[in-house]
Amino acid sequence: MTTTPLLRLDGLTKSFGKVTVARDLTLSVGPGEALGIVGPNGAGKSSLFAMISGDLRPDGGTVWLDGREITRVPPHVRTRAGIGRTHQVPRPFEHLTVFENVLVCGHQGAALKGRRAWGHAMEVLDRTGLASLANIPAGRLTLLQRKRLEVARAMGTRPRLLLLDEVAGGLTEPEVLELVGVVRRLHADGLGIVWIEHVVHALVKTVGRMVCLAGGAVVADDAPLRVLADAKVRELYLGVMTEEDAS
Ligand SMILES: Nc1ncnc2c1ncn2[C@@H]1O[C@H](COP(=O)(O)OP(=O)(O)OP(=O)(O)O)[C@@H](O)[C@H]1O
Repeated sequence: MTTTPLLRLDGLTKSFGKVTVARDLTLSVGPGEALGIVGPNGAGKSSLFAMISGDLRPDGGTVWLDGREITRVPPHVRTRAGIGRTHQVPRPFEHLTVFENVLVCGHQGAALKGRRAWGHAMEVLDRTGLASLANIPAGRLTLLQRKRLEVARAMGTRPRLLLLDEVAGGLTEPEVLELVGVVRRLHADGLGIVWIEHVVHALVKTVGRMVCLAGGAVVADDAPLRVLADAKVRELYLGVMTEEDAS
């Protein structure tokens, strides 16, 4: 029996003038799967998220969620359908509290109201380790706390698919490990996760599968350690010359 993928991208193409960010890109994510995405700067990783979330329209190809085509569905409808995303640069409502930031996402992204909305926001703060900061204005948070809040705001919309865009960037090593703990717990609860990250060891600790993108195309798609050992990936992404190149 085949399972319908949670997310399926079929033959996506997208260019900005001469820059190609998606080149006949086909990729699936299973229900509850955790997929890591690596690739050099400019590979098209964030553009891919924008095409999944609906912020960027592909030139060609299709996007599917749970077997339903959503290529032309607007972003807010995709959010309600179960796609939650974070942004590289967290932009919370600075003057609202941590709790209020998550509450707003539940109202807007999941149509939650009244006590259900409050209860959900508190549960999300618990799951993301922010409960003790619930009444602090977001503008007073540290970088790690802001990154956690970015995850919490995405979780506030009650996603089935969580898109994480470089949430470990700029954190200290112990902070990265704390964040890995948060994401691992969310995944253990059954959430489908796609995580773009340059902090590769955070991905290795969290995901079961890794894709390397370059020039808008999939260069490797395998278990994380196999991808990182792939000669093409090492040359492209890690800047390590292959023995052949070096000779
Ligand atoms: N709206 C846009 N208009 C024009 N060019 C764009 C636009 N968005 C992205 N690009 C270009 O497309 C390329 C891919 O960008 P993208 O942000 O998707 O890459 P990335 O893999 O996420 O890179 P990074 O690891 O640096 O975040 C870059 O050269 C970028 O300048």
